[in-house]
Amino acid sequence: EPGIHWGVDYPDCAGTMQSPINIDTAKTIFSPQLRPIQLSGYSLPANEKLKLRNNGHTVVLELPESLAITGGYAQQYRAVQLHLHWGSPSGPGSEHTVNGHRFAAEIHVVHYNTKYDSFKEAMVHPDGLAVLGAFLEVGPRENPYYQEILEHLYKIQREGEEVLVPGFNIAGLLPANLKLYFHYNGSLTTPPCYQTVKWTVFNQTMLLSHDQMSMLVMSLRNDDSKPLQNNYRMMQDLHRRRVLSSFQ
Ligand SMILES: NS(=O)(=O)c1c(F)c(F)c(SCCc2ccc(C(=O)O)cc2)c(F)c1NC1CCCCCCC1
Ligand SMILES: [Zn+2]
Repeated sequence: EPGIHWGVDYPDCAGTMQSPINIDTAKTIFSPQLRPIQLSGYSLPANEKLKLRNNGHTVVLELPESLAITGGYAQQYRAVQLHLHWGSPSGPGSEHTVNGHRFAAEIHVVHYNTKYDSFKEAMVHPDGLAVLGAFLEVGPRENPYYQEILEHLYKIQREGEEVLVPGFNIAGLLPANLKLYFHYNGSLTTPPCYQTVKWTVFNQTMLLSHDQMSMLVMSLRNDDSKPLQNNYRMMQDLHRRRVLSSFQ
């Protein structure tokens, strides 16, 4: 995992509200006031083209601001991009862990608070960002929603390469049940590590086929030679933070 000395150049990376964390379910606080997450505008027509980019650290799908979180957060957040974190053929690569268990991979859908004029303005304010996270594991069947992304990875094997992909229902990348989640205040998991993310990590895991997980883990390179793998940040201390859960 990268990032041991980020704190030198990016002071927030050495802060006390960093992500990712281990979620110890014995210490989470059941919070019945946490409402189901509600998404709007997530179903995109195929004629809306989205940019899919290998940025050398992950694969990023740029999202239109028409996608919004309209429930579960006190304020409205609009989408910026989504990206993935994964491991290697010899081990898992989710960023968050639950009771010390690391999942095969993790999706992050990044949003910004629309009370700010732009994403860049929002990302420096404590309530500026909302990231929806879900774990990915290997299951018995191909996942058609993840296939909308994975089938293009061979076109962007090299850092900096990008391709336009047809729109689809982005909500299909997240669990059907948006009621069961963990919630805590944390940060971006890459520099500048701004401590401005209200994290939602869903309890229900997304299932991909074995071949799909292999495509994710084997397709991308961070420069011509080295495979892009294990792009998860090391565990950060919880410090005085509490993790809330919407379920018992
Ligand atoms: N888990 S996370 O959300 O913190 C996160 C990561 F862990 C990430 F690793 C990344 S990718 C690393 C940052 C990066 C590098 C290159 C480019 C480019 O050439 O276009 C773009 C970005 C990454 F992009 C993100 N999300 C970004 C945070 C970086 C700065 C703002 C962009 C939106 C969210
Ligand atoms: Zn991420």
